[in-house]
Amino acid sequence: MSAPGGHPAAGADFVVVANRLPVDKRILPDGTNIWKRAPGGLVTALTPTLATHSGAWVGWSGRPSTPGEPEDAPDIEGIDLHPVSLSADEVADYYEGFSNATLWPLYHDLLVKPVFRHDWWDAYVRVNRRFAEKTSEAAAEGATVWVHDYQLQLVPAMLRELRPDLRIGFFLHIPFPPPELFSQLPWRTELAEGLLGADLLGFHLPGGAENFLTLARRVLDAETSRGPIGARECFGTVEYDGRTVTVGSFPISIDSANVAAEAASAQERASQIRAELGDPEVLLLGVDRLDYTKGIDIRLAGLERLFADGRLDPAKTVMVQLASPSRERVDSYIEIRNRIEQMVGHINGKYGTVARPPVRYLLQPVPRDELLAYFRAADVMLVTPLRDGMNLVAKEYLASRDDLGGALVLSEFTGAAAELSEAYLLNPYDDSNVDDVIEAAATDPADDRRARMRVLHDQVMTNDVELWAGSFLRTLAGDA
Ligand SMILES: O=P(O)(O)OC[C@H]1O[C@H](O[C@H]2O[C@H](CO)[C@@H](O)[C@H](O)[C@H]2O)[C@H](O)[C@@H](O)[C@@H]1O
Ligand SMILES: Nc1ccn([C@@H]2O[C@H](COP(=O)(O)OP(=O)(O)O)[C@@H](O)[C@H]2O)c(=O)n1
Repeated sequence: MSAPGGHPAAGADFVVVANRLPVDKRILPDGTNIWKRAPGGLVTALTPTLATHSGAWVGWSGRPSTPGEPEDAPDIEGIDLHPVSLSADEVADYYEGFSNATLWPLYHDLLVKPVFRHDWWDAYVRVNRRFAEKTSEAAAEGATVWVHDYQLQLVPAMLRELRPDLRIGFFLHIPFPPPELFSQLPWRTELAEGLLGADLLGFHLPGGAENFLTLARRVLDAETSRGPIGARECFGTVEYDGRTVTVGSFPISIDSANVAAEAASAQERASQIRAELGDPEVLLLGVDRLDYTKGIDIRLAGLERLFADGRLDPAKTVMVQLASPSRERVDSYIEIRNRIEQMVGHINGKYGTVARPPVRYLLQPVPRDELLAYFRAADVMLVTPLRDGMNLVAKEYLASRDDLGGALVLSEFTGAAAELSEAYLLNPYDDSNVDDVIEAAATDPADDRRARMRVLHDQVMTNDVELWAGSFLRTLAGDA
């Protein structure tokens, strides 16, 4: 049903648009579908807002659709879900191709060479248009729409064209690169214009926001503010197409109180994990999607050098690496998986015994409560990305440690490092620094480690995901 302006009379007044729905679609052996709420910060952060408004979420189920089969549209906890279908070819060209083999490496410091293909770009445009159309159908007159991430950078302008009545925010979850890198894109103008369809553009760090302002000046010849940007304050502006777009920094976080409570109740399992691992003197932990940005190879190489130099004893040290499979058909992901598995085999072959390999590696999803038990068990959490937009694992680890035990090793090249200066910060590009910092985190006096953890734990408990979502939405509403 349409209102007089042609917009849905009964649409939602708050719509989240993200590549993925906040649920996973599972197909049971008998062929029936079930939807399970996906754990994750975004849905947790936005659930209260979605529930108090008439909230909707537009996204992809995570599986290619079968031709001719309509997408079912489940409703979880009062959120109206609007699935966007992607064919198998669109998954290959829009998701694995343009999103994850072009944009992802380009925005992550060219850690691998981005692939520029016109057929991928065409699929990206087509799928972005589908998301914009679905959102236009879901949103009530004057609704607030929050679009997320690099997969959907054309949606703000496409949506504005369809629905100029909407208030549109966009948040980028990965780094926004310097204009020198962004300008390699054959479609740089279209992407910059796509983003400027929003009323508010949010980045994790002030540096990302400032990169965007420089780009808007250079590529679009737009007039922009020049002053510094601060986290949740001192916003910038771009004048474009007769409108003013606000640009700001909003560092994302986690549902800290919930993580802390769940982790505290996993203490018994944490002790059991240590016993199962042979009660090591030092338990090192890595938890990541298996991605070349995460620096899993960096920490393994550091561990091997520390064993080789006699600075850590392989008989008394265990490293657990929990990796979740990710983007498994993209070449660069196949390569990093092979490299990591070869390194794990090499370290265990050289420094282990049959009964006691020093590295325990899983490539499979781990249930949430088990993950929190590992956080609670670990002496040292290794977060060593070569580049990362934020890194929520670091924050989850800190929230889990209300016992003030453990230590966080954190790459300077994560967004999280900007806020967490008491962590054991390392430069993943400097081998000797990697070794020194991991060793210090493992062997510093307990009082020093505890003092750092007290500051870090408090930081994460105070700056939680509610602060992130609230500050973004207040700024979007013009109430900041
Ligand atoms: O959806 P996938 O392709 O399986 O990838 C998972 C998500 O990865 C990226 O996460 C980013 O967002 C985090 C939260 O802001 C941030 O901490 C992290 O640094 C980023 O890498 C991606 O941006 C998401 O869109 C993906 O869903
Ligand atoms: N094996 C793993 C690895 C990560 N995760 C979760 O996936 C999320 C990763 O977020 P992140 O911000 O650190 O990094 P991205 O994977 O979003 O780039 C965290 O919430 C982790 O707890 C998991 O559940 N199991």
